[in-house]
Amino acid sequence: MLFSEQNYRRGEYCGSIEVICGSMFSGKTEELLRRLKRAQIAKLNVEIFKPKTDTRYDETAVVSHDLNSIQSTPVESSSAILLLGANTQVVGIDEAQFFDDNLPEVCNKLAQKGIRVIVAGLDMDFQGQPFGPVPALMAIAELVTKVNAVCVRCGSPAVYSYRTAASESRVLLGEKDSYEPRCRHCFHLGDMA
Ligand SMILES: Nc1ncnc2c1ncn2[C@@H]1O[C@H](COP(=O)(O)OP(=O)(O)O)[C@@H](O)[C@H]1O
Ligand SMILES: Cc1cn([C@H]2C[C@H](O)[C@@H](COP(=O)(O)O)O2)c(=O)[nH]c1=O
Ligand SMILES: [Zn+2]
Repeated sequence: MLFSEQNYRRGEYCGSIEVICGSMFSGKTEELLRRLKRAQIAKLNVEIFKPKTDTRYDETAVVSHDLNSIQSTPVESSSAILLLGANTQVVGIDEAQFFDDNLPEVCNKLAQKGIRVIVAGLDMDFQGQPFGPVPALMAIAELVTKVNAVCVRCGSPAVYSYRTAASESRVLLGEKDSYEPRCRHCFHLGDMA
């Protein structure tokens, strides 16, 4: 997709925000890695961030469910992303749903400086509610890509992350042990699916 490559205008890099959203297992991290690795092949200066709390597969690397990975810097808050190197041209951010509400403003500042910002995150939590700063990021992005998983109950496209674990707290790290990607129908059937 041409638009998702670095944006040129009158010979200069133009900043932009791209959001990759969807349910768990929908391929958000794979798509983020694909775009970031293409930028690295193009010899652009790329920096990648994730929330410090996301220790699911690795303390520092961004890792997909298929175990593809890329090194990243874990940060405690979105403002730390602004402390990046002066020559950075592309910024990748994974697990955006776990960041604070200032993340959209941070991404706007980076894009205004000419940086291509690519953000991946869950658009909905396990209750089907908008999750953290992701909906606000979708509103200000140049490009939003919503990817679907496959519903584990019926094979339809899945947009929900159904929680099978007993916890009611919004944040619960996990994978197939605690969540199933489900379509609208199977999500609302709950335990009856
Ligand atoms: N039910 C499913 N639907 C789609 N992909 C699945 C499913 N279960 C496992 N996968 C695997 O998960 C991969 C996507 O992983 P990843 O990019 O880490 O997703 P996300 O970041 O959206 O959670 C797929 O390429 C596929 O191999
Ligand atoms: C739906 C939902 C998910 N989480 C957690 C579970 C995982 O650790 C991440 C999502 O990872 P992925 O790369 O999208 O597979 O988020 C959560 O804490 N709360 C939720 O409601
Ligand atoms: Zn289904």
